[in-house]
Amino acid sequence: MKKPSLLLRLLRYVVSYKLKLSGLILIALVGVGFEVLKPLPVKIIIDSVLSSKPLPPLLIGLAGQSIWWADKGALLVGCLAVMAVSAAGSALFAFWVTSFMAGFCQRLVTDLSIELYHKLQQLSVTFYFKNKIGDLLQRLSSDVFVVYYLVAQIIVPATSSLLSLGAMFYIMACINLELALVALSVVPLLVIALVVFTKPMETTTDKQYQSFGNLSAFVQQSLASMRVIQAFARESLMQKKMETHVMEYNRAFLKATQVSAGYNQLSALITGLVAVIVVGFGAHQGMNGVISAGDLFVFLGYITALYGPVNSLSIAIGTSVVISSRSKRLFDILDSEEFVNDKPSSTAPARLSGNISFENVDFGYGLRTSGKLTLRNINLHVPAGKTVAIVGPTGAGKSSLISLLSRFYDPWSGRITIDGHDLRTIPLGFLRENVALVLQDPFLFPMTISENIAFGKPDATPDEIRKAAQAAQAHDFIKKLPLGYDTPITETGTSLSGGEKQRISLARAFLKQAPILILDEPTSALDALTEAQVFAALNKVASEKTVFIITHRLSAIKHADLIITLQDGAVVESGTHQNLLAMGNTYAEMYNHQQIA
Ligand SMILES: Nc1ncnc2c1ncn2[C@@H]1O[C@H](COP(=O)(O)OP(=O)(O)OP(=O)(O)O)[C@@H](O)[C@H]1O
Repeated sequence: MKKPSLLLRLLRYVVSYKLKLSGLILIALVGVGFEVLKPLPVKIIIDSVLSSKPLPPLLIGLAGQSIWWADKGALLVGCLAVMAVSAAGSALFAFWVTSFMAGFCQRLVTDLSIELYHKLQQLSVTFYFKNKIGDLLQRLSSDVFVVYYLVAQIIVPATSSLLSLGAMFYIMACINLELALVALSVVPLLVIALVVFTKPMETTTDKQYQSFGNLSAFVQQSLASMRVIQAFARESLMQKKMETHVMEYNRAFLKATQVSAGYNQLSALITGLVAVIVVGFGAHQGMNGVISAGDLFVFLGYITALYGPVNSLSIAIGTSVVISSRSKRLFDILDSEEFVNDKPSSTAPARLSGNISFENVDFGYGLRTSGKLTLRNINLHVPAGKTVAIVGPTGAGKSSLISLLSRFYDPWSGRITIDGHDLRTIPLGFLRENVALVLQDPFLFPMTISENIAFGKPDATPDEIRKAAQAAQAHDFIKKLPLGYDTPITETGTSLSGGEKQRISLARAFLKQAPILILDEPTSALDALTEAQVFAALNKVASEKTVFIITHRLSAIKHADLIITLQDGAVVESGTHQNLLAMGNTYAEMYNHQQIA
């Protein structure tokens, strides 16, 4: 996508807050009026109080030949009063603009963050494999401020600068058109500088934010895996990698800063040189009596004041380049289509009982065109209420198979049905409400134990939470914690052992009371006795559910209604424990091997 269209999109986003934006611009413009007014009373004092020049025709036209104007003392007081009012007005409006803008921009940032978070929640697992969490974090916490900059450094300053330049030019042109045109020559020169600098500014800013994203991702990943780093004594290796990332960012930052400072200083130089010419030319006109001392004062005042709006405009242009780069990082998220779609026609059945079929299912990660299949021609029927165990060597495709059931991915071909409904025709939210999942890595949220267990059923009563914990063999160790169920889990759950975390995530799945229960190696971190207790509890819970369980401990699934062995993505055998032992193939080999071990 091209940069200008990115900026336009961002602009459209901000402009949708019509009322607040127009209010803000209006206040800013009134403030500009007071600013432009400032040198005019001094001109009248110089020309008509200290000398005897008649009042400007515009003033006389506005208010007529009032008598008090003839009294120089009264005229002086009038001018001083206007000066005081414009000083107070400009201070008051500047304050109003700042506070109004802060509130409005904060609202924009908040709304955009919420919109991004909403979108991120919809994106599929594939998106999270492709994007680094640290980089996403940086987009969500820092890049969202582009809307703030768009309003505070572009829209408001550019509008007030244009109005202020227009008003000053008009007044200068009324005084002396030639001189006003010389002053205006600054504009084309600034445009030339901008054309020269735009491309380098875009490239260096892009690089700066890319390397900052990489740095954030590296820091996030290494902090999350600090225990592994320390266990392998690889602190110095990681330190070096960190230094490389920091150096890369520093280089990119320096380059971007140099280019942008080059542009800013060239603009300042152009403005400064034009001011010198205008002052020289104006003074010459004054010496020849073409303009009065008061007029020259207004000119000099405006020439100095001209730098402010021109500078604001050039900053606004520079900022627009930065904003384009950063907003691209946001729109990449908002435009991402890496999600498993709900069909508009999908309708929720009254209930799901959990009668599941895989029909000729082929599946692979990545693009279909790559043709690399992870699951091949899977055909499987599991009646409601039955337990199916999936076994097989590591990398065979077991986790991939169950991830299709929650629709983290869709099959490349074939279909999966529940109670005869193709998964793709069931609303995603409804489907996931009916599936309870325990993943290999038992993730806990930084909340209390009780909130973690009730994550899938936030309205659960304390009694329901306790019962689920008891079923998962978690109640006894939870009770022994100082705060029991109210114990907060630290960010990474490091205050609990692997087995304790696993039992809490089991309790979470049990409490959800979904008709389909999927367990991916749910007891891998448990000792033999606790594992046996968990499986006993599981058998009770499983009696009313369709259960898919992946485990390497074959003795634990002897009583499963169906056992399937996966190898290289294909089902190589299926049946009950006794059938498979009798067959004497892969399952029997694995089982006998475990018995000896
Ligand atoms: N997100 C992914 N993107 C690309 N390839 C993947 C992804 N997840 C898994 N794979 C690949 O798919 C294949 C099957 O992986 P899967 O995790 O399903 O196996 P598994 O039988 O569950 O293994 P394990 O017993 O070790 O958990 C592997 O070759 C793996 O590298």
